[in-house]
Amino acid sequence: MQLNSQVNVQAAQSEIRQQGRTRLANFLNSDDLSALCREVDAINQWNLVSRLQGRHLDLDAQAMQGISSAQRQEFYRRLAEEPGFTYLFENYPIYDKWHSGALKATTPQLAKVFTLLNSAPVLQLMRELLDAPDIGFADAQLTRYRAGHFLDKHDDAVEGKSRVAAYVLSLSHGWQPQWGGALEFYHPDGSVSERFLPQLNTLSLFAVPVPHAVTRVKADIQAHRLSITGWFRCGEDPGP
Ligand SMILES: O=C(O)CCC(=O)C(=O)O
Ligand SMILES: [Fe+2]
Repeated sequence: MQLNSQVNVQAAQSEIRQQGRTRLANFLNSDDLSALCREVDAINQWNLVSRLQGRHLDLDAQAMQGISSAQRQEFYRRLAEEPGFTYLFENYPIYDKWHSGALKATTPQLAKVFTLLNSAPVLQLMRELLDAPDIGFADAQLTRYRAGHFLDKHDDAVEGKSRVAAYVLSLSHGWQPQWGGALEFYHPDGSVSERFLPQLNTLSLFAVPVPHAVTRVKADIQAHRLSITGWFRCGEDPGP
């Protein structure tokens, strides 16, 4: 798998310098993208991740489908009442599976993307774009936002993770603005400065720390907001 885009490094670099973010269209070539999307569509083991009482929750998405409606209502009630930062979406942990040796056998296209993100050409491109010669590796997860899913405002800064920039490679076809699921950025006064809508095969890139959120996917939307997302990080990969 190879980088497709004839990225205009100068243009992307000046956008990053001025606004702290940019988007690289046509990131993968179309054959690789098709194979990847087919593989992702067939994945049936997802985690449902959330945060309640200030603690991260990693649930089995399929098991959660099977809970009673009373239990579901209780879960949503507690989520709505969570006072601080929270989220609800599904993920497939690419980085963890890579490190446990399971990624290539179960999802070879994801293993190829992970390898591409950690290849010399991509890491070199990111070092240039972000003026960050210390970038050493990328981590990654596949995320799936379905109706009702969201990610509250946060800035991605986590002590010890050495995150230079976040990336989001969209795998959603024909996403509509009215469906929600926008990646939002903010002015210092809290008003929305920009919304990135999911755009198939576009890699959104933004500096850490910068406040952002994923708006709630509207109820009754059948489409899935699918992305490969993670961070370009400094130093050597310490593993999960
Ligand atoms: O999916 C996105 O657009 C952003 C995800 C994000 O901000 C995160 O996972 O920290
Ligand atoms: Fe984030």
